[in-house]
Amino acid sequence: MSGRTTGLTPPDEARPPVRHPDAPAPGELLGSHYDQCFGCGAGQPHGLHLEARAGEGVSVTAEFTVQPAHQGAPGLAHGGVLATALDETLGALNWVLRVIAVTGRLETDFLSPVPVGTVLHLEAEVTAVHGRKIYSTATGRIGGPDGPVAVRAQALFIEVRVEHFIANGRPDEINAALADPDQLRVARAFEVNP
Ligand SMILES: CCCCC/C=C\C/C=C\C/C=C\C/C=C/CCCC(=O)SCCNC(=O)CCNC(=O)[C@H](O)C(C)(C)COP(=O)(O)OP(=O)(O)OC[C@H]1O[C@@H](n2cnc3c(N)ncnc32)[C@H](O)[C@@H]1OP(=O)(O)O
Repeated sequence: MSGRTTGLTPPDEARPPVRHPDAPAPGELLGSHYDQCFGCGAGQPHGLHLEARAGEGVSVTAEFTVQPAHQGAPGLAHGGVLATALDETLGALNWVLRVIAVTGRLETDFLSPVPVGTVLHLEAEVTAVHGRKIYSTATGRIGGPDGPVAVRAQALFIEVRVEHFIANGRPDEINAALADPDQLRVARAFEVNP
């Protein structure tokens, strides 16, 4: 045992999240954080192409349409793809906090099957912050933004610096990202200096 807690419940000392003063306005489209991201990048033909918008407080909404390339069983979305949609929506909360954070833990409930062609209406919010630890929840509804919840998640994201990617990413992609002005603009939005 590493001694690391695996709990998704914030400790008593955790604080409520704070919306960054420069966070995009509620309703504003957040855009992709990386063109090659499987969750939100336009450059991934079979990716989710998930589009997220800032919400009120420290929340976001997003939509994702299940494509034939996302099947697990005939005509149904793969559970891992649905987990990815939840993960990506939770990751979009970074824009509202103006913090770069990666998924440390993601717990998912699959409540009903999601057919191909379905628009999944996602919502995520940060519930608490403790040091570098960001606690959050997400839901995915079908049949409309107020439809029944088909999937939901609880997550723990951990704040990292941009060096996390530079140190760990494959050099080819890291060097291409560092040479891309659009990517540098995204990094600058997080007030980091790659
Ligand atoms: C030039 C290129 C630039 C590119 C980037 C530019 C901009 C990007 C900007 C923003 C991005 C915007 C949106 C992002 C959208 C994302 C979508 C999806 C997100 C993902 O898909 S992202 C990929 C999957 N993700 C990973 O690839 C993480 C792999 N992992 C690690 O890299 C390490 O594991 C790390 C860094 C997580 C921690 O490592 P570490 O050494 O920094 O910190 P440490 O271990 O000390 O943990 C600190 C405290 O968190 C607790 N803690 C940690 N992990 C825990 C766990 N699992 N369960 C329970 N508690 C946990 C500890 O218990 C401790 O707690 P305490 O402080 O209380 O002791």
